[in-house]
Amino acid sequence: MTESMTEAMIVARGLRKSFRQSNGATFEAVKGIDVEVRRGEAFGFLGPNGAGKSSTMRMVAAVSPISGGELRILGMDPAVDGPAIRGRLGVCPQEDNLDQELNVFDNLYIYGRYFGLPKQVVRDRVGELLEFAKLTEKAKSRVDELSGGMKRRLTIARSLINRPDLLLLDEPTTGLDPQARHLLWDQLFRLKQAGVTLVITTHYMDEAEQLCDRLVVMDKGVIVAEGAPRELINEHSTREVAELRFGVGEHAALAEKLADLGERVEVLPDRLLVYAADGEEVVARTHERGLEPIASLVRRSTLEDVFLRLTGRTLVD
Ligand SMILES: Nc1ncnc2c1ncn2[C@@H]1O[C@H](COP(=O)(O)OP(=O)(O)OP(=O)(O)O)[C@@H](O)[C@H]1O
Repeated sequence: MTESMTEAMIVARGLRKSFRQSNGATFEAVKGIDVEVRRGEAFGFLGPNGAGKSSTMRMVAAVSPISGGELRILGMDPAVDGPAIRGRLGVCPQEDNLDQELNVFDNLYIYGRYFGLPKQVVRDRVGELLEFAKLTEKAKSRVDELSGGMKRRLTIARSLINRPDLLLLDEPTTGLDPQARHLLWDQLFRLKQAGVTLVITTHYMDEAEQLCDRLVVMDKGVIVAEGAPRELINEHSTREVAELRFGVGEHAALAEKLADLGERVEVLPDRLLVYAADGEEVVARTHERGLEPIASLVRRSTLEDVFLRLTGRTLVD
């Protein structure tokens, strides 16, 4: 085993996951990925539905056996040390699995007692975690009285009861409104500052850009890009993008007429994306050519553009 395999929080080499389908065929959801997550970083798995993010996360949580390759979590082998790994991780699953019948305080308290912690220690931690999750006022509320954002914050608080060094979050903000997402991001930032290593799956590129120090972009079970969000954008895209909306069905033909205005042009069903250093200039020159878009918008490149470049598809279809 190399030194990095013991020091890193997670090391995967050629990691695979396959499932036996009902027709007897084997489906490979994760097709041999290499990943290394370092202590203290926020690491992202970005990709559309079905990319293999959750399958990877379940292997990393030591709840789903690997089908091939190598995996070390906190320096341990999940096939041998599953219980020890699970005891040191925090896991926030995609679906909230809080106990609806219990109040907020008891959801945390009972979970803490599962870890075998003494009553007073658990009580103190629950108090701290309620404060941290901004739920102190809701301690006596039943879970089914909470908003979606509050439930997510409670789920994260619960995953911290054993003071994990490594926290796994599977699509933490899916289904939340913008305000609830920002509150949750704030919670995750504070954890990061406290030194907790975060591993996050998401199909929201803004979330990946905001939260992740480094990420892999996954598609159909493979990694198509890896790096810091800004590095990936600089490497695979231009500084700006001009989005031009014309009439339905006109985009493919117009792409040819505008091809020389940028480094490249992408045709989407409802708009053209012209990649260039100066998006305003693209818009101005489009007008000079007598072409009048119904709407135009200039923005900075994002991870969505990286994904489109690498796969020819958008992240959220
Ligand atoms: N238990 C299973 N049995 C059979 N196929 C599965 C199983 N779990 C996942 N898959 C398939 O593996 C592929 C990857 O799924 P996975 O949930 O890992 O993707 P994902 O990137 O997390 O997507 P999502 O955002 O929808 O969770 C999908 O095509 C899915 O249908």
